[in-house]
Amino acid sequence: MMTRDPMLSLPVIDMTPLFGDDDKARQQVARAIDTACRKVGFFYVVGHAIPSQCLTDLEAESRAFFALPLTEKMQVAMARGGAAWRGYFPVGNELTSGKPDNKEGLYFGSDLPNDHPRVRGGWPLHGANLWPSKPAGLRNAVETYMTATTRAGQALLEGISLSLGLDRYYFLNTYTANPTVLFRVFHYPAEMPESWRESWGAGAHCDYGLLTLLAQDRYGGLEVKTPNGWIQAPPIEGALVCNIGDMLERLTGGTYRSTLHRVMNRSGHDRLSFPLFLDPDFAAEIVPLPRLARDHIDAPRWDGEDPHIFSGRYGDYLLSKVAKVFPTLGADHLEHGTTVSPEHQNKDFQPQ
Ligand SMILES: O=C(O)CCC(=O)C(=O)O
Ligand SMILES: [Fe+2]
Repeated sequence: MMTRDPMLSLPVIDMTPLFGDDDKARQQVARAIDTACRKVGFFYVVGHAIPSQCLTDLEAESRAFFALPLTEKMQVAMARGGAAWRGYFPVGNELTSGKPDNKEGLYFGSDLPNDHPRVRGGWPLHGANLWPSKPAGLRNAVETYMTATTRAGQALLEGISLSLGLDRYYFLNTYTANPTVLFRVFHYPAEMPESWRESWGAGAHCDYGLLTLLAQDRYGGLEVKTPNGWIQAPPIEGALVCNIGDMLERLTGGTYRSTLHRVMNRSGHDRLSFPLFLDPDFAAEIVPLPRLARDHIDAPRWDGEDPHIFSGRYGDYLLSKVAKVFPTLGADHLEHGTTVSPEHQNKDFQPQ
């Protein structure tokens, strides 16, 4: 049952002070983040310093891409991106909990040249983005948006460090000096054949990493599971939706929640969304914060997994997840390359 009680809406946090030098204001933001992360693990942010033109351009270029005939979109099909995991997937190709999602999309990430040591070393999910030749402006729009949003995400992680009583640069110094950045552009069709009517645009899931920053167009459809039931996370002009991923839940012993969410586009319009995942370095070992480490094991969660008993590097966790989202690509590209060699581990890692 969807809960429509307006009292149960997500908080809106103005993160402007995270870019300034007023310590008191910064601590206030940190407290607001703390409350939101403990209660639901979802909140909106404004004051993120991403110019609105950035998003207007990204939306226009993305709409132009998805309006192309399928054969043109398939020029950058994910199969051509190999293990770098970049490019286009058509409606129904992405699975959540084994079921096809009613959406198509483009996958991007940190754009690494072929001579980058991790690319040369054959690391999965590392490599160059696949850029479609049309529309010509998509590349610039994606790159500009990714840069601005990663910066907003790093500022938010400073707020999250403070909210946990840690040094402001804790995450930067441990997990995100060289973050795993995944960026997706999703297109949820307006019309669907009868057989798709009951399908989710994105089935219920939790995100994998530290922090997700999501821009969405004006049509809505994102739903979040709160302790009081499912609520909608409708678009708010100029605001991003932020949520906590499994690794931040694990680091904080469950104090901060990685929360189930899902998408159903009931608007009658096709819908665009733009999630950016700001995640730990692929090679970073995820070590729970001692002060918050949990001393018990919960009942299995919705997917039968417990991120708290995962041990290893973030890349291993991510690969175990993406192999389920795209089983065919997973079988083709990931069967050998799922571990991170010791010489690439994050040497500077210092848990507190
Ligand atoms: O499209 C949306 O609104 C949410 C997408 C999402 O949850 C995800 O990509 O993890
Ligand atoms: Fe998600």
